[in-house]
Amino acid sequence: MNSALAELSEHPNSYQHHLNTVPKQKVLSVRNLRKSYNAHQTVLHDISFDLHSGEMVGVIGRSGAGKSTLLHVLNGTHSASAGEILSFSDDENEPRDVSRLKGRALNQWRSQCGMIFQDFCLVPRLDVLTNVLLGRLSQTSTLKSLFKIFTDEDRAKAIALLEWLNMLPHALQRAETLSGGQMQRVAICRALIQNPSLLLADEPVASLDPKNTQRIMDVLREVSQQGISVMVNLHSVELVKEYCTRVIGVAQGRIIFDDHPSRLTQDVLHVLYGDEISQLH
Ligand SMILES: Nc1ncnc2c1ncn2[C@@H]1O[C@H](COP(=O)(O)OP(=O)(O)OP(=O)(O)O)[C@@H](O)[C@H]1O
Repeated sequence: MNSALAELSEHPNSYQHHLNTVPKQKVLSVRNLRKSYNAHQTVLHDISFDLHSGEMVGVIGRSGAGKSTLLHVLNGTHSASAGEILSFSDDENEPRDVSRLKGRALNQWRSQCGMIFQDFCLVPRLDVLTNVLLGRLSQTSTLKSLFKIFTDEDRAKAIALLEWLNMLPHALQRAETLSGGQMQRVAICRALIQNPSLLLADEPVASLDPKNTQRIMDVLREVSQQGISVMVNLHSVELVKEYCTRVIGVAQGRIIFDDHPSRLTQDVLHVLYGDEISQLH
């Protein structure tokens, strides 16, 4: 680790000061999280931060820094090697460590933290409405989910979400016939139908044109303004500055910056991106 990176990774949390003036409900507390995929390489080192309701947190850093891994470990699609992910919920008195969950409990956690991806992950041959309803499967009994039986309440909620994102006219259209921006809006509906307290988005606009990028970012901001904590991996510092209330900078698997986007300096960006800084937009 170079000296600038070492210095920043020791004091990344000036954001805590900012939070003291804006009281918000804690949703997640990540403590000393570590992830290794194998014995030779540690991808995330000693990651610690809190997430709060209503925040829109951009995660930035160069390719291979560990951004996707972080989101996958939070969501439970990849297991943590060490550390804690404490979830705070109104239904429970004590925070719950979700980093060691398995089976049904893990599925329940995944439904509490919705996830969307760059490549949307829709079922191409199914219609839009069914794709959204698939988000309910983890909260439905095994038999019902096998036969894709959904309640009227589920359908009403799916329709309301599609309407909100201007996708209702496409409800009966196969997902494979949609544009990228439309697919991403369906993916967001599928994540939101689970009533998540946290929405994780892994490069959700990487494959979209500028107009659709703006639409999706506007939607994510609205979602956060409704009280959901949104954490989004982005390759564009411009978008982070325009949309995010907070930015976490990751370099070589360590958090080296955690603050308001307005405090991102050229020096920090240089440590984050190195030679790639000239390609930033
Ligand atoms: N399933 C895996 N098995 C082994 N190594 C992996 C796996 N997934 C990621 N890695 C490694 O972990 C490191 C971090 O990858 P990750 O995808 O988290 O980075 P990233 O910051 O999201 O990069 P990008 O911006 O290019 O998506 C890389 O060295 C990558 O090769």
